[in-house]
Amino acid sequence: MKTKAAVAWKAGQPLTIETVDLQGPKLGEVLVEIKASGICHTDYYTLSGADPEGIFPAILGHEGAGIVVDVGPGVTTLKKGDHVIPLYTPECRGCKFCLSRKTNLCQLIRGTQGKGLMPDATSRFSLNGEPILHYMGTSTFSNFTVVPEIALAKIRSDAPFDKVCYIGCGVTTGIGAVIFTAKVEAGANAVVFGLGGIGLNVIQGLKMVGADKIIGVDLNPAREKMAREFGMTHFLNPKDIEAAGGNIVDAIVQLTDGGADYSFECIGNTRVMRQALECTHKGWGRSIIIGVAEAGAEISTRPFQLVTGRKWEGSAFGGARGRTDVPKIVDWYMEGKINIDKLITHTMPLEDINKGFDLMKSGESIRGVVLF
Ligand SMILES: NC(=O)c1ccc[n+]([C@@H]2O[C@H](COP(=O)([O-])OP(=O)(O)OC[C@H]3O[C@@H](n4cnc5c(N)ncnc54)[C@H](O)[C@@H]3O)[C@@H](O)[C@H]2O)c1
Ligand SMILES: N[C@@H](CCC(=O)N[C@@H](CSCO)C(=O)NCC(=O)O)C(=O)O
Ligand SMILES: [Zn+2]
Ligand SMILES: [Zn+2]
Repeated sequence: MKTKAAVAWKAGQPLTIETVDLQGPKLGEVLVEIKASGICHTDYYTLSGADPEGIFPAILGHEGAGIVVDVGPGVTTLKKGDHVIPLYTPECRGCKFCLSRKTNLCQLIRGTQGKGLMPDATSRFSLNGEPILHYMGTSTFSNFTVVPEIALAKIRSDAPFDKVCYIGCGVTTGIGAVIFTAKVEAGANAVVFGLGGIGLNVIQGLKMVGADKIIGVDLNPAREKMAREFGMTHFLNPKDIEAAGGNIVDAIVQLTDGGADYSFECIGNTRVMRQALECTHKGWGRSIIIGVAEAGAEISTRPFQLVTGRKWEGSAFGGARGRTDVPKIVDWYMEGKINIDKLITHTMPLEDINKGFDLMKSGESIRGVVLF
């Protein structure tokens, strides 16, 4: 079949809208009509050329929602008409990682996924006979896409695609980092570095679990208003603190009587990652890295920071097991327990997707969503 898709031909170049060829689903695969897809900072990171796994030409996008239109042989858990969210972190429930119960990082198809290929090591997308690569196993910047069955969460059919697509990455990553990875307890003090599409969801997760001080840090003063609406209790702008001769770590340590219980880095900046670790409390502080840093970047701190009880950790897709947890998060949205609508500041047709990237880069949008 043919499908309309935004193709990333080369790093650093705008996407172009093409009518590409899409082969039907093979063994264990599902054809999905994508109805909406958010634009995440990670799509930009890969497009920029900073991703060591970034390969081109590819169809980016990993924050979608849509409807099953066909299933390949061997598919047993999904049928035509089911509403689904594609998962860049699948859940096979049979690999060593899934069975460990210690991680959400299912590895059954990670090798081929990282090479832009389906599990049989081929691509379903092509143009003029030349293959175009998949991205994160999802390629949601295509109106139709083929996804492995284990990488699809079945969701309720009354959930609006244009909102719940965001659960495919940002919402789950932010809220999940609080409840699944850090398991923050009521009354804890926490700091969130970066109040964008991920950080604001960390804030809403912290509010949900009853955190005490919820400190937000961002260079963009325009982020304060929205963050307060989502539960932030204190806002710190490093520019203002430095202009007054101070530093952000000391400011947080003072505000929290010795350091935060938890911190979350939602930027992808290794200098900030160090600050996020060092502003946590001696003896028990835990710092969770969510931001994705460019190829070759390294983190550093004095080992003494760890010897004295701070823990440096990371979180991918919020530690969520997609097929199990994503349908529950959709329920939370439908029951009014979490707010997604306010964070989706812009929507656009696929033809305007490059404008969506520009809005994110300039800090104007929190989440832009492409509507098909
Ligand atoms: N680990 C995961 O599973 C996962 C999932 C999704 C996104 N991410 C990563 O999370 C990061 C954030 O994604 P996003 O979509 O929220 O991005 P975003 O662009 O919406 O938000 C980033 C925010 O950080 C702020 N910022 C930038 N530099 C700063 C600095 N030095 N100090 C303070 N604030 C600063 C910006 O003003 C912006 O508000 C990215 O690196 C993305 O790739 C990781
Ligand atoms: N290819 C990148 C990895 C980027 C990365 O860490 N991705 C996150 C999801 S970001 C979603 O917006 C993730 O899930 N990581 C776990 C994994 O990729 O297996 C690089 O190599 O830097
Ligand atoms: Zn993402
Ligand atoms: Zn698995």
